[in-house]
Amino acid sequence: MRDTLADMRQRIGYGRGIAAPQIGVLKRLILIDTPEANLVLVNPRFERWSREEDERYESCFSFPGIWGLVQRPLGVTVVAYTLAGEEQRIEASGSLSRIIQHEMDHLDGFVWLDRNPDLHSLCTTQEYEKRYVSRESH
Ligand SMILES: CSCC[C@H](NC=O)C(=O)O
Repeated sequence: MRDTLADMRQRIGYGRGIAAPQIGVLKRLILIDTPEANLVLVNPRFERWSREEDERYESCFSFPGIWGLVQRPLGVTVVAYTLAGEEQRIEASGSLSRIIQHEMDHLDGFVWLDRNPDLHSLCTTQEYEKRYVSRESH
């Protein structure tokens, strides 16, 4: 998963999280690697979703090149195990929360397109960069 994330960064320029099913491993395992967080989540489950939601652009390197606005809870609390088998509780908001939710979807066979994105917002990477380069997105 680390290798694939690193490869994606080289090939498409981003990659902050990956779920095991994305590389054909059917385990409930997530790796998140951002400047703010470096997490391995084993058997994660949601403990809380905030009522407040926001809408942000997402894409996925399982089918790169498409972007769209997806509405999700702003904050989540997740309980998971570390690789060493210790329980960890992560309270996340903002972009970390969104990455966690995006990756948790992969564990259940969902991708962001299943989350009812705003159809008018769907665009290619080129269009996205042209239109929204100034917006914080990923
Ligand atoms: C908004 S979450 C985006 C997650 C994506 N990872 C997998 O496809 C990535 O950009 O790393």
